[in-house]
Amino acid sequence: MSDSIASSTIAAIATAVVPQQGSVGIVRVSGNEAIAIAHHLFYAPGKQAWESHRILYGYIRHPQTQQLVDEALLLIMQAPRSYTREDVVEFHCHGGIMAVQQVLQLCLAEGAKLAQPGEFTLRAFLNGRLDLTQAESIADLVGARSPQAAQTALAGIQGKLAHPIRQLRTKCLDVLAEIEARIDFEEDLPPLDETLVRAELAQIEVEVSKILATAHQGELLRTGLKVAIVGRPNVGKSSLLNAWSRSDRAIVTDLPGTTRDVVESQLVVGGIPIQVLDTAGIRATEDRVEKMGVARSLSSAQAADLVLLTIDAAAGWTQADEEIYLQVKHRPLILVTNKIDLAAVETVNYPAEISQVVTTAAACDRGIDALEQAILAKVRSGKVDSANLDLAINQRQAAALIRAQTCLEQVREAIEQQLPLDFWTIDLRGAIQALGEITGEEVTESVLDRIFSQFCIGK
Ligand SMILES: Nc1nc2c(c(=O)[nH]1)N(C=O)[C@@H](CNc1ccc(C(=O)N[C@@H](CCC(=O)O)C(=O)O)cc1)CN2
Ligand SMILES: Nc1nc2c(ncn2[C@@H]2O[C@H](COP(=O)(O)OP(=O)(O)OP(=O)(O)O)[C@@H](O)[C@H]2O)c(=O)[nH]1
Ligand SMILES: [Mg+2]
Repeated sequence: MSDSIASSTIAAIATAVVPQQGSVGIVRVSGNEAIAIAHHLFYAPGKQAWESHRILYGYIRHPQTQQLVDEALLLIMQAPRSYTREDVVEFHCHGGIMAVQQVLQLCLAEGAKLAQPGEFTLRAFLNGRLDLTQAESIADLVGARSPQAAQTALAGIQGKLAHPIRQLRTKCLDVLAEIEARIDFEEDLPPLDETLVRAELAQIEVEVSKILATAHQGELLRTGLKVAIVGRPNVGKSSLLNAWSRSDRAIVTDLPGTTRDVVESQLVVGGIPIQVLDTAGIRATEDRVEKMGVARSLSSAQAADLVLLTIDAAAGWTQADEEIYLQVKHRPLILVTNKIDLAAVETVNYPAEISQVVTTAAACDRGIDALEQAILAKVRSGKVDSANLDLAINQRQAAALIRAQTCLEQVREAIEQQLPLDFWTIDLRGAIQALGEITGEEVTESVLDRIFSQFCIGK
């Protein structure tokens, strides 16, 4: 990926290309040829200055035939004052797909290469405009599914994770220098202050643990939860989805077997993005289509982070409920006793081992708050702390921090066992390496490829 950096100019559509058309679409070009390409394609009538950080008004024309492709705006950002720190131009075209696609084709015909996913941000990273945690936060912001997730991503873009990690790495480097000096020039220096080294390393370990503790929140904010509503037919699963999402997302009838396929809805509960899956009622059936739906219900239950096993309060705990329960009981589970308007709570029997039970009347919009509270209680250990959205590390960062932690523990052991100084420095270097991987100061090309290939094209 990176050997082409200096030489090539890249182009891509920076805005979404989706059926719901935006009113403006942007084609972004970055690299040495960007401004020359703009001169070939863009005609700015009158006396408009082709200066950096200016918007020009005009027309995009086919350079050979002069045929008009769009009426557009052009933004020029000269290196290094641009997102990539290279020359960047943006064609702000009409939305939809035709204008942007034709303009992109013209840029490619002018010699630009189609950008890989994340390649603009990769260049920003390689050119030192942002570090790896900031780049990851940009992808997080684009993919955020709750305001809280967006908030955390913005904090990351501003360096709220990069800063403490870099500080910790610097502290490790300082301690390493102290130790190495004793290895190299033992006789010229006062002896190593072992107590001080231990205290400094212990302090670093505490900080690493603190940051590591934000991983669960990061997981909740980024990935969210997948919640599957399962149960026998007609208990009110689809009604529950509709009441919860305040929509008519799923078809509801009094006929058992109404839902045939998995119906999805996206919600946010306490800052956590939740994907709710309403599934087909589970029962033995000869109907081929319904059978497939039932298979999908069961696999949704297995794939979900949380199962809402829904029963009909008026019917009580039936044999059919028991059979479904046996198939999902190994999953994190909440029992939803629906249609409570038709029965008294005390009359419903269910296995004593089910610890979380919520009563609802989906058809009358009752019990939804209680359901949300029960879900939050289930993930309470990592409930989104809305007062502290500045730091929430991702899995890659957590893995590197755990490596750093292990190395630091080994340094501590080496000191305790009075091993030679060389043994201390080996593991201290390991910790420094792991911290450097988080910010990207020490990172391999394959790690970069993995991170940036997860971006969308044009980012
Ligand atoms: N049209 C448009 N909107 C956009 C972007 C873009 O690239 N184009 N962005 C893209 O993601 C985001 C804004 N982020 C940006 C971040 C830095 C720079 C930039 O030029 N930074 C330079 C120079 C700053 C200056 O002039 O002082 C730098 O930091 O070196 C531009 C956009 C969101 N909106
Ligand atoms: N009284 C009462 N009726 C409800 C309640 N929730 C759902 N119903 C009714 O129960 C019937 C079945 O509701 P659905 O939501 O379609 O049930 P389902 O579990 O999705 O059924 P399948 O898709 O067939 O598995 C409908 O007539 C709903 O109006 C409730 O809380 N109280
Ligand atoms: Mg249904």
